[in-house]
Amino acid sequence: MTLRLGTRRSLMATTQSQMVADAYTARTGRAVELVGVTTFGDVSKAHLAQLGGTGVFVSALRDKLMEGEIDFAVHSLKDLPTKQDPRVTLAAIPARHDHRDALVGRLRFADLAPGARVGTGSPRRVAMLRAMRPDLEYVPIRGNADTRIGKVTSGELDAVVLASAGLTRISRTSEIAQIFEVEELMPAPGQGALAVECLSDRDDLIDFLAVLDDPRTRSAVTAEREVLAALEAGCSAPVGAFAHDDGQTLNLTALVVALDGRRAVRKSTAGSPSEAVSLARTLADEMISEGADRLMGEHSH
Ligand SMILES: NCc1[nH]cc(CCC(=O)O)c1CC(=O)O
Repeated sequence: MTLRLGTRRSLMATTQSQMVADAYTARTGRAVELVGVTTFGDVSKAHLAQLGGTGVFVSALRDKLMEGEIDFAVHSLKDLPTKQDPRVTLAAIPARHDHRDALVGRLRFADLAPGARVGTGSPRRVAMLRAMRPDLEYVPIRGNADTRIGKVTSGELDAVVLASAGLTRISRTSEIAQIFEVEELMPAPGQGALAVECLSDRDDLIDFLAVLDDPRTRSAVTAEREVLAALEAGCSAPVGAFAHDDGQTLNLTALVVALDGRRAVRKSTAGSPSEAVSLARTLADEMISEGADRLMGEHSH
């Protein structure tokens, strides 16, 4: 029996879904077919923040799971709301690809002229980039990666910032001028990782999908997402987090920046990967006591 994998229709989404389908077939011998799903986030021209964040991409695929039209779905993990929907199970988190953000354009970030126009719709990226270069103009943009890159090609913008993993998936790495290290631009929690989801009552399937899981990626992104949840921040908050599990130790760093880029709270911790959730909660509590929640609240609308 062929399994049906639901995916958004963008090139990035279908590419990452096909990667998961191929990995699944290689490991289990079972055939997988992709089922394209059009989500409201893909058709609406409204600014994503006004739609309640990127959760709109996720809920359309979950609807198809509930309707029985697909057996499992692949999402970009960073698009998943931190509050888990009990009807679905995160059956696998495959090994993460590049977690970093990339600058697409002709010049490196430090070489951009004062007043240069940099496109990004993410408050996190704007706040952190503004901290480094308050002299640049940050222009809100949305649309798929292809549309965004097109604004650089056309000269409307001098650069755009996109996730490196996504650019790799759509084979656009040759247009990258610079990849930001975590110390410069803290990635979104879960960036570069994928989430494989199915209905919670599909015990038959959950056990099979588990072959795709990478435990070290799972502990890292669990910690990153728990920081976001404990800060009670949404996907549009200026919050970055990055964790790495080397198999013995989980290192976690999180950063909250005021939207004007002028103040920030950054904290790091380390511990056992099995303690990912409590490590992250403790770190978030410390950040709140240092004023992280006030930084997020300021200038947010
Ligand atoms: N918010 C949209 C989104 N969700 C996941 C990715 C990139 C791929 C990834 O992080 O896995 C992107 C585009 C971007 O931020 O450049």
